[in-house]
Amino acid sequence: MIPPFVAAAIQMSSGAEKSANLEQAESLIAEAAQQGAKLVVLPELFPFLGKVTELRKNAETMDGGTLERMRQLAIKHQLVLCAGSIAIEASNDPNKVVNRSLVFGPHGQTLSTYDKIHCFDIRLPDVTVMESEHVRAGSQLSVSATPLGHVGQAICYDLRFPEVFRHLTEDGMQICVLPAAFTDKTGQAHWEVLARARAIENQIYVIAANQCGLYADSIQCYGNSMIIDPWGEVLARGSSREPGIILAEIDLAKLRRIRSELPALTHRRLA
Ligand SMILES: NC(=O)CCC(=O)C(=O)O
Repeated sequence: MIPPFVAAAIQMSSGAEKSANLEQAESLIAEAAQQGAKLVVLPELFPFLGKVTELRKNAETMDGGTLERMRQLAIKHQLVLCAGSIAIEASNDPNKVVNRSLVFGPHGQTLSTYDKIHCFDIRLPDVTVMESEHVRAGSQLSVSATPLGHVGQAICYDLRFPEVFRHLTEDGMQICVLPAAFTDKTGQAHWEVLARARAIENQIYVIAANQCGLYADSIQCYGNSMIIDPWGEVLARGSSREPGIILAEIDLAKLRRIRSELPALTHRRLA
């Protein structure tokens, strides 16, 4: 039985300067740990958030500095740490990266690895992004048994694809960690309703850690990081523009109670 514990979503305003981003991440992780967090989630592309055309130039390798630094922070603060996502050089392709998220355990062990499977390719009147031209999409989902429960991974745009979350739930997910750099325009319209829907329909906790700054001189992120319970209640919420941490209690007994009182997951019919 896993007792209730505190989780934190870290909201950042990453830009193109890696050292400043890493300092911000490190100090917010320390603050979250000091406030009692045992599970901490960083946002999407937290070490480098710039033009997609520059992702490969700023990409890391699997034995690179940022991942090792995150592993050491998990050990130092005794955390389950979802290290947001990081652009990692794609193997066999000199032009592309994978948008990869790792979860470390309190002994520094790698518990889970996930490459974002849905690339953000959109043409809105004032936001055009073609992530797939520079990012190779992943093809595998991941749920891992951590000391704090079964953690499933998704990244940002994945939030729009309910089937991902349903698969993860079928694989045992209780808590979804969702690093994001959700845009301001789409966030105002869709962020909360999508994240709450995923929590409600799968009866899971969602820890959604978003970026909140302006990047690539043109894309404003929405902030409003959230921790949502399996009933769909927003337990904690970040501001629109300020980096910081939000904290909330994760109680897997509450999850089990909701699933038992309203057993919608067992009532599914495909015909
Ligand atoms: N980085 C992303 O995947 C952004 C997704 C987003 O903003 C959306 O509206 O979806």
